Amino acid sequence: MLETLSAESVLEVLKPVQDPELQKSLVALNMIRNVSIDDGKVRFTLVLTTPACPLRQFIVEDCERAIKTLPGVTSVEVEVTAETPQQKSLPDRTGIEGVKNIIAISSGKGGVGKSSVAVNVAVALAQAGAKVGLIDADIYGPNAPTMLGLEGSGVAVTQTEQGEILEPAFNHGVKLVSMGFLIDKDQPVIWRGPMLNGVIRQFLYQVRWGDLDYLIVDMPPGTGDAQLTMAQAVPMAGAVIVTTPQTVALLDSRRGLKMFQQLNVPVLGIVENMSYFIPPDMPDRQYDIFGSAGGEKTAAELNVPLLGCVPLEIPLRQGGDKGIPIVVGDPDSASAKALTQIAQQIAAKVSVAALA
Ligand SMILES: Nc1ncnc2c1ncn2[C@@H]1O[C@H](COP(=O)(O)OP(=O)(O)OP(=O)(O)O)[C@@H](O)[C@H]1O
Repeated sequence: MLETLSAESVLEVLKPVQDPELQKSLVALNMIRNVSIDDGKVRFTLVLTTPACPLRQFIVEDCERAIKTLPGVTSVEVEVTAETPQQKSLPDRTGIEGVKNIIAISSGKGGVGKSSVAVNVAVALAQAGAKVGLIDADIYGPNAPTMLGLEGSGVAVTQTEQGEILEPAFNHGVKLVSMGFLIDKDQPVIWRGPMLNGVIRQFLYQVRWGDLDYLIVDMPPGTGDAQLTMAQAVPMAGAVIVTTPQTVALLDSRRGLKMFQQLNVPVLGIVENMSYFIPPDMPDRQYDIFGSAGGEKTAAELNVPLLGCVPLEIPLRQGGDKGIPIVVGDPDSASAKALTQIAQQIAAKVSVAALA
């Protein structure tokens, strides 16, 4: 059967093309829009479910291949945009107006690189074109301001009819509020439940976030009261657990996973940080300082995906200290590439969960 070239025949031929993550037809998902034909030139808009879609190129190529089977097609032009879906609402937790998905980055213990992952994932999502905010809720070591180059800045406070509204700081495409803006670095702070709860609620509901595709929350490490308070206050689309390959870190991640499961927060997966060391003078070499494949084993045991492995690289630490995240400062490095892929995985999983 020889079909004629029309917007209808283009949509018809695209019907079997699926979104690989959602495993549903792009046409049925309303991801194909504005089909137009000009002579043999076919133009359309592909509306992805996240600007950070890891499979963007595959989907475009699948569409092009299908359309080229129609007679008379001389070229295919695809404009790619994205509309991030809104997370499913949780019955006992109030969402934030304009904020589509809240994602917690957590770790069973301190020092595993949770903040480095949170900051770089946030910046990588912004680089992909998403609107991104970051809450640094790490009461023990709020270092996101330093890592984002915002040390010394603060949050402006505006008095409104609704009370105090905080203006987030902004750099590298990410809006930030941090415990570090509120507490004196040299003063020990003892956080009691109600106090922590108050600050967390302020960070969620009394910040001029505007429209956000993703609000990343850098959680305090561990699974004590502070974490529970945080996890209960936040209506989360999902949580990511950062670990290192050592056994103790993995044991702690198990606790983290259980905590989120008990709170009905879907665990999107595990990130293994400091997976191996790449010496700067021998970039082809890898040293498994903390053992190998720990993250993979834990992910399999806990039945959650391994979102990626980030190597130990000196420029990542230096970038953090300088306020230039590695995904900005050295995007071609192995750690930056891993972090960008992790951000894409997180975004894809969040969209799948929202549309399931
Ligand atoms: N993959 C990596 N390569 C090199 N340095 C890293 C890597 N990951 C983290 N670091 C460095 O390790 C230190 C601790 O990292 P980070 O602050 O991100 O950890 P954390 O888990 O958030 O710690 P805490 O919550 O206890 O403050 C930082 O100096 C950071 O730059």
